[in-house]
Amino acid sequence: MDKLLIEGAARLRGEVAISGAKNAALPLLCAALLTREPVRFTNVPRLNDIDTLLRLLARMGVQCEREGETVTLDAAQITEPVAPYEMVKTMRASILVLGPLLARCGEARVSLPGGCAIGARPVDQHIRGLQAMGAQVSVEHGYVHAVASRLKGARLVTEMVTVTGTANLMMAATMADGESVIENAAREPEIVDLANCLTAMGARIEGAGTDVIRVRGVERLHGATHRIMPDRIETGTYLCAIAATGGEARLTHTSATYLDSVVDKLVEAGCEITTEADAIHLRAPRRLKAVDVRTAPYPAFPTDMQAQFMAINTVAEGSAVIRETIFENRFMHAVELQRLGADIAIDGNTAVVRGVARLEGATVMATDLRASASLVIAGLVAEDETVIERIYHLDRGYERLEDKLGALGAKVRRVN
Ligand SMILES: CC(=O)N[C@H]1[C@@H](OP(=O)(O)OP(=O)(O)OC[C@H]2O[C@@H](n3ccc(=O)[nH]c3=O)[C@H](O)[C@@H]2O)O[C@H](CO)[C@@H](O)[C@@H]1O
Ligand SMILES: C=C(OP(=O)(O)O)C(=O)O
Repeated sequence: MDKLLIEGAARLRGEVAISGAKNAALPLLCAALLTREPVRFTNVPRLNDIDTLLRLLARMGVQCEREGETVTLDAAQITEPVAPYEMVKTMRASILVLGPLLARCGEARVSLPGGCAIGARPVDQHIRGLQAMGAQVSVEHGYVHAVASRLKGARLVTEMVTVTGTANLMMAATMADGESVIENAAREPEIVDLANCLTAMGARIEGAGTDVIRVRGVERLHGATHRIMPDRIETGTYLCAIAATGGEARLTHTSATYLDSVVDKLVEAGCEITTEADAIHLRAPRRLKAVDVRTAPYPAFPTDMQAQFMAINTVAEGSAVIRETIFENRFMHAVELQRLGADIAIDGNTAVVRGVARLEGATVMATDLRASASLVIAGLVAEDETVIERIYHLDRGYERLEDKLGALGAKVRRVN
């Protein structure tokens, strides 16, 4: 199994390009199931999660062609509207095929994603929404089995803000009979990206980016070309890495537009940030100031940046309180950060981080995607060598991490 070796204490400097967003690309690729015509995506990141989803789509009969950062999907024929457990268990985003398959084929069998390291990942709101649209849904042997000859437009009110739920229901509603109104909809930029692509495919959607999305069903959707938005979480992760090392660098092919809450926190921590239309420049102070963080749905502070901020707080001046409100078990990085010398006390969904003067390299274990990112940041700051095990988590969500960090002057090596 691959490991990452990080020689710490180098200030990051230079320029690095940000990739397309994993959390936008995954629902977008599923949207190609909605039409018989080819859909072309550009700026698709090279990530294990994308490969997993392409394998899943290919298994259903979708023709997938990849050339560099462009992926063309042709779902003219869907031979088997099934997502098996072996594939879904490695990636909860597979549940995003449920809405499109049901809308297009009138039937879908998709394995339940089950729990994962960061907490339970229930899909009851997806199921309730599809039932409200007239689908017969049963859960048997760990699979969601949904049937509907044609979905009917309906009022869909989710009990909490769910990003994947909003994406699934929005896709299902595009070809329903009549209008659907999704209330308490997720406002995440990735939902807006999905709505833009669906609109280019002929869907009639209003309100994406607000908490009420209206979808008027059409008979059929057609092909389109869509450029995937930049990855705001990869952007935020590199900003944290540069900040923690007291560095100065520029991130290109990205934008601060969707990162207000993260940029505000980095400024509060003492960083100077300047933004251009498609680039962000950060200059860090010698030592960051501790900053409190509370995760919540967009536009508040993202749960996917919580671990990285815990890492930067470990070496900041002062104490920070970190509250995680989305997932019940998303503090697993804390014990690994403690192995590097961090001072962190956890009580339920709250972590208190007291900044220490220095971290020391050690062997640590990555437990989930963003936890891994926090260990990389801490490893870059720590004295001597840090070894990060189980980095397959990182490969799910960070394209060419060692190369990109290397371009910023970090000494990072992958070994098996
Ligand atoms: C609102 C939010 O910040 N969502 C995050 C969540 O999206 P993801 O789409 O995975 O999760 P959801 O947004 O659907 O879930 C948000 C919350 O609602 C609960 N829930 C969801 C659906 C459902 O049917 N029943 C139910 O109880 C979940 O357990 C969770 O506590 O994880 C992603 C990966 O880390 C992040 O990119 C998203 O920012
Ligand atoms: C946990 C994440 O991904 P997923 O929802 O695909 O598990 C993430 O993007 O931080």
